[in-house]
Amino acid sequence: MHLHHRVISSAAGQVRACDLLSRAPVRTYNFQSRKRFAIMASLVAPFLEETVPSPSFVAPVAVTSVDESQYKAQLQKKILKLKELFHEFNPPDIEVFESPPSHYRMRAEFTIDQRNGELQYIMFDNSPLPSPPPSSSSPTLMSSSGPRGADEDADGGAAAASTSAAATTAAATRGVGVGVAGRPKGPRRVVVEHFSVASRQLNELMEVVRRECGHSPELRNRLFQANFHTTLSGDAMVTLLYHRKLGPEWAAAAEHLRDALAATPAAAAAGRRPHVIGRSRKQKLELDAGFVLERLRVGGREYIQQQVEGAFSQPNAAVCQHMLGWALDVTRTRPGAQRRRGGGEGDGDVDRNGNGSMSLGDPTGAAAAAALELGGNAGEAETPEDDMLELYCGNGNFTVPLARNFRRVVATEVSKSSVEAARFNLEANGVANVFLARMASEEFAETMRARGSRRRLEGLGPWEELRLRTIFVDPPRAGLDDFTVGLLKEFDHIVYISCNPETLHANLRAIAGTHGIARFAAFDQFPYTHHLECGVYLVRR
Ligand SMILES: C[S@@+](CC[C@H](N)C(=O)[O-])C[C@H]1O[C@@H](n2cnc3c(N)ncnc32)[C@H](O)[C@@H]1O
Repeated sequence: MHLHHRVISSAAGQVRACDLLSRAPVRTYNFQSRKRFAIMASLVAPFLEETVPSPSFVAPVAVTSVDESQYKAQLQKKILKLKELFHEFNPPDIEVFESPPSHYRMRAEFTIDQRNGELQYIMFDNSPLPSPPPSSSSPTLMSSSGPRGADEDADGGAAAASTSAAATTAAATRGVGVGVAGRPKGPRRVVVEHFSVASRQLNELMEVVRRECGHSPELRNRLFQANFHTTLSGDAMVTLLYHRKLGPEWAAAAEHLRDALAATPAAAAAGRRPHVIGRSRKQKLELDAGFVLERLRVGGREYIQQQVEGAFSQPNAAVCQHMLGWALDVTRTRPGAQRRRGGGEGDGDVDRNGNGSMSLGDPTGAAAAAALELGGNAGEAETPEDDMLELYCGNGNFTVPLARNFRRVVATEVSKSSVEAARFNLEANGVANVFLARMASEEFAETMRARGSRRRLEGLGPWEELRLRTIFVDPPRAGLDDFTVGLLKEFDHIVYISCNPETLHANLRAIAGTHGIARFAAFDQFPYTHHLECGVYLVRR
């Protein structure tokens, strides 16, 4: 693998790499042998967690300012498209979960440009430029952010955001001017001054970093990237990346920066000092910590979640809470699961006031109402009798809340830092019925199907004693490999969370003969883009 290549995803027998600087996908490495791939997937995991924030943030992101009045109409179009794509499976009405129309992204990464003597935040946009509308004189950018990869949706119309260059961003293209007919050869550079899709706290931190780094030669010297990570809890971290070795002088300057960040309104209100992390080649300096603590409200309970710098975490916290509530509901109300009504603790499953799921017209509203009826106030299963297998568990985002619906959960994840965070999160939330293994899902699937053993599965106990009737998967954009799809068919209940409807569709085709869709949800994690997160609950026919 080339030095400038960084791994962005590993799934389905493939390891994909992107160029570190442009972040554009550059190469796919294919593995014929599952064993070789499993080894490779484990080997690349450190790169995955150390150098790449998450598959969904690798793509250039350029939704830099948005027209909120377009939000609902754009989402409607995405939903229609989704319905068309999945029509052949005869799914029930789609339950739609909206995002807040602005300030929804908790994380962002910017290339730093210092060429003009002042510090500028840059994003890159690879999406094709639309032809300018015949009557329009103002330049527009067609933006497409989120987890875009080689399989990017080709339709440039439906859900793309129209980004006004005259608003809070200035845009510059390589080769061609913005809004000029024709296609640029490389990604467009977009200067970001205010980032309205990112959380308010993130915008506050951006301001301070720009100001403080601008004033401090030590902080500015060979700085090439700044990553911001915020939370609903008010905890935050900023990572500064350099093309030079960092020493004690940098740490002292970063302490000053940290004090300034602590004085921003959101951090001060939460009483938290944002963490500052300095990175350069083979070097990582952490002021205090390399993670944030998020607080998520799901099913009437609050969960603490450690999110580690550089490892995967869901980018849209409000929508993430909807995803967790939905998954909690489908696993609680699955046939055979025992539950009591009126437990009085579920106020978080479906958001009734605002960002929730019932405002997009009757079909989606009816489904959401049904979801409410099923899960809104229901308590958890009284005595869960069966077990769940979860693949791609990340930091335990789903594992922690869902564990209460099962006797036992077996969870696997390949990234070392995510597994460590998951262990922390299980303990911090008092969850004791989860067996967690650091393994590539392909390796686990192979071992399970052979009822084999592995050192990393020590403590799991005999396979015969497990009552694994539900499988939960949340793979990267590449979807599931054939072997894992085969494994899915062994389960009575399947919950499949996907950030790529295309690979989800392909995987569902392979199991449509044995399983039917009982619930289908769309979570708008990536507003103003073509991308939609989906949740599908399937039961054996
Ligand atoms: C879309 S994320 C979902 C994580 C988690 N479910 C969540 O909600 O935060 C996909 C996860 O799959 C992991 N992953 C990628 N390739 C993998 C593989 N071959 N085997 C196991 N895990 C893998 C990534 O490290 C990442 O944590």
